[in-house]
Amino acid sequence: MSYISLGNVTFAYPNGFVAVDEANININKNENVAIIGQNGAGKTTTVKMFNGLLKPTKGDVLIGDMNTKDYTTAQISRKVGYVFQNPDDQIFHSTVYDEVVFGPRMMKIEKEKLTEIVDYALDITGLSEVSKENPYNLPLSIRKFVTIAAVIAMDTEVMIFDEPTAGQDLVGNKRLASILKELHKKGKTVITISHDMEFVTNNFNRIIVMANKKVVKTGTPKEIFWDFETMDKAMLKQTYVSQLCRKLKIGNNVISIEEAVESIKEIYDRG
Ligand SMILES: Nc1ncnc2c1ncn2[C@@H]1O[C@H](COP(=O)(O)OP(=O)(O)OP(=O)(O)O)[C@@H](O)[C@H]1O
Repeated sequence: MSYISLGNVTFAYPNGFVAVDEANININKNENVAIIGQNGAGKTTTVKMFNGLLKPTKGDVLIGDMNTKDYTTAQISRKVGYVFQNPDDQIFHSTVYDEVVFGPRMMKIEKEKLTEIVDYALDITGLSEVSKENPYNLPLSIRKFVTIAAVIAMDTEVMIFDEPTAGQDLVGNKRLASILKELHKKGKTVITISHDMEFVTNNFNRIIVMANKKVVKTGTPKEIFWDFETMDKAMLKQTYVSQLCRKLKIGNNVISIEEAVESIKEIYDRG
């Protein structure tokens, strides 16, 4: 049975605007899942329902045996950590260290374990050297890692990263990729929203596509990025390598450079 499930979930904001309409999502424990879709598709609204920041207007959101309707946001956030899209909505301490240690302190984690987990969170996010800095003296791309470290330090079973790739350079994306791998190894369930299709293709085996308030497809990168009906519906673009292979009519279903090279070699070898 899936660990996280949304069953026919609808969410309307207080002004009556329906942002998520009859969505169904199932995510297993220790899965590493990406959610993609155009601006306004309902991705952030959906993940905010995973950690109880928003409660469904209709339908149920289940995290393990917890129905989010029956628990406070504080209770759910001990299971599901959420990294905000904009780090400045989350950061409120004057040093990186204080920001990262705040969550585990609130959770009354004993001192030895607290030190260990905070050091670990600072280390994998590359922040150990800047732990005494004021986050607002650091660039936005690094502030994003501060908020990621703060959630990692809470050691929740589920972690949600809302657009961590936005504004990151290659180094930032590489770090994110290694954080995702590391969390997966530790048995965490991680859900990441991203607009970076290259990053999504390279780092996730399962992708949830949202379009116009609904989940329109769930599948592997190959199943998603070569399904033109879904891509059109969600107004998404294939990665450059897939676009090139499609235009050249070589290697249908190609999603990586390695596969593209293989397809081209085969054509050469055939003469
Ligand atoms: N507090 C709110 N009140 C009313 N409507 C809202 C509120 N917050 C978001 N919306 C609307 O709900 C819709 C879905 O927003 P949401 O942020 O979930 O989309 P998204 O897929 O995450 O988009 P993006 O990629 O731009 O972050 C949008 O049309 C947005 O304007």
